[in-house]
Amino acid sequence: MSEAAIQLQQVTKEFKGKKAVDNLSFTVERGTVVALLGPNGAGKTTTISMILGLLHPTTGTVKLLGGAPQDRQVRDRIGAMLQDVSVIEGLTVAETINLFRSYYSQPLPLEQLLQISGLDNERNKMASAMSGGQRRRLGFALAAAGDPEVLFLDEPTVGMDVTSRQLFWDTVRAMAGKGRTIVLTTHYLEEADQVADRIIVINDGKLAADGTPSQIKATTTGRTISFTAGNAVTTESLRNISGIVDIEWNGRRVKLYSNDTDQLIAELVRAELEMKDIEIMSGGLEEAFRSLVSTAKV
Ligand SMILES: Nc1ncnc2c1ncn2[C@@H]1O[C@H](COP(=O)(O)OP(=O)(O)OP(=O)(O)O)[C@@H](O)[C@H]1O
Repeated sequence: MSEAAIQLQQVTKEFKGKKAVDNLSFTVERGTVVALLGPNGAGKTTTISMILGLLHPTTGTVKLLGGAPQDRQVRDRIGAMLQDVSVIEGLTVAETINLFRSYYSQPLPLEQLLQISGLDNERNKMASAMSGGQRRRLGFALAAAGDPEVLFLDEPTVGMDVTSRQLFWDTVRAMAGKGRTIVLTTHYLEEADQVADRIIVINDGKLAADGTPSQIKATTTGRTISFTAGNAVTTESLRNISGIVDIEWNGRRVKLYSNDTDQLIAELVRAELEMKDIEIMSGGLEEAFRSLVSTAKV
């Protein structure tokens, strides 16, 4: 089978005349880990819901494993962990996982699912009595139950502690190593940087950037200038200086995000701002992301 895992062609989704997703097109090849990044309300969940067939596009087409997302044969080959993991009252963790295993033609063994989700010790616990982080891990076990070819993870690590998070990403990478396609959304940019082969940045429902983490970092000149500011320096006074994408304060220390720090430093000096301990940093993913999202808004 050589078809792409996911194909979106000019997909738009409107809610009451407002575009949550606006003419989005991309293709995801099999065996890749793709991170969808974007600020709150960018359209990530709406996009995933359309790929899963839970929402219909207003216009455009979505293909999942070469077929329609609603197709039963396609559904048997996918798994999804959405933001709200609801549990069934009266069932233990193991019973819940077994119920989900029964929905699929070739489920993974229960023991393996308990192990990859780190829930071995909780197997006999009532699912409804679990903590937020444990629920998310159960959500992962349920998503993986059918040994899916494509796995969707919507902000999977929210509420997980550091150890769970590490186990989680190790498992995801191991699944990708076996040719599985993983699509995830996260607000933790460093996670996307470490885990994803490809990052798709969405902003205002539109594609803002698409590439490997290093490409994303390289395609933007996003950099920062930090300094300890004199008392006369305020957000308002900085707003008068051109070339600042974003401003972040930490006490009297200010960090300015810019697409051209050479130009900006000249502007800052020209404005005769009181600055001490000036530092210029080259862009990481966080800076790249801010700069992309900010550019796209203009
Ligand atoms: N069922 C709905 N009815 C009306 N508007 C909706 C609906 N679902 C989403 N929206 C709107 O569509 C836009 C995109 O929302 P979406 O949940 O896809 O964003 P997101 O990128 O997943 O955000 P977050 O990071 O906060 O989860 C938002 O403006 C949201 O308010």
